[in-house]
Amino acid sequence: MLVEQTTLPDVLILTPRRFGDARGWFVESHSDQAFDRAGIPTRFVQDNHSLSAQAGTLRGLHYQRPPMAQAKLVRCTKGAMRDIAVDFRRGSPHFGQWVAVELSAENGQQLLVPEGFLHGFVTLTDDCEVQYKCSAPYAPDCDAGIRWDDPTLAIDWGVTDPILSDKDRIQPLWADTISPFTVTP
Ligand SMILES: Cc1cn([C@H]2C[C@H](O)[C@@H](COP(=O)(O)OP(=O)(O)O[C@H]3O[C@@H](C)C(=O)[C@@H](O)[C@H]3O)O2)c(=O)[nH]c1=O
Repeated sequence: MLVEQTTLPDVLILTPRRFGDARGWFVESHSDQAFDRAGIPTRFVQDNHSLSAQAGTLRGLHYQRPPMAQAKLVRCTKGAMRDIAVDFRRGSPHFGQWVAVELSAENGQQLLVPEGFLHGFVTLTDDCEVQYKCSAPYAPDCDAGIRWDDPTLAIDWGVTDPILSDKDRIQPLWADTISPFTVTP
């Protein structure tokens, strides 16, 4: 598994090895052993899978509050999408900074989004399927978000008028939210 840093420490791009042959390819899409070898302690308890019918569909920015905070291992298994992680940890030198990575079925890359980060993505193709592993179970009471077009964050999504859920249209602003996550710098 290739492990690459992003501009945000702890947000990693992981590329498991694909074994190609005349039939196509094989990949271990996730392996605890590979995580151990890479020194990544995160473990997962839930797998999610979403289909977005139209290109320009945006889901985010989402997080779960402690004690149900989630790390996520995100990949695109059909089409392509732009995946976004935002450092939401008060005290972090990167607080409020974001990183964007294009994940596609073709490139096979995965984004490791740690606890304490906001997560969202916008689809770049129709019928885009995204699968991700979560380190804690879904907990609706802890489900929370920040507006995708928040002016403080000023994320470059590459779209101006995305398709959104009703929930994501009215998420609170960054400036009006106190992060429940802290780190010692
Ligand atoms: C996330 C989630 C949703 N659901 C239900 C709740 C709701 O009725 C329906 C759709 O939920 P949402 O609108 O929140 O789905 P969606 O907007 O796709 O939410 C996801 O967005 C991406 C960016 C993430 O990072 C995920 O953690 C998750 O928040 O599915 C579950 O049952 N389990 C889950 O783990």
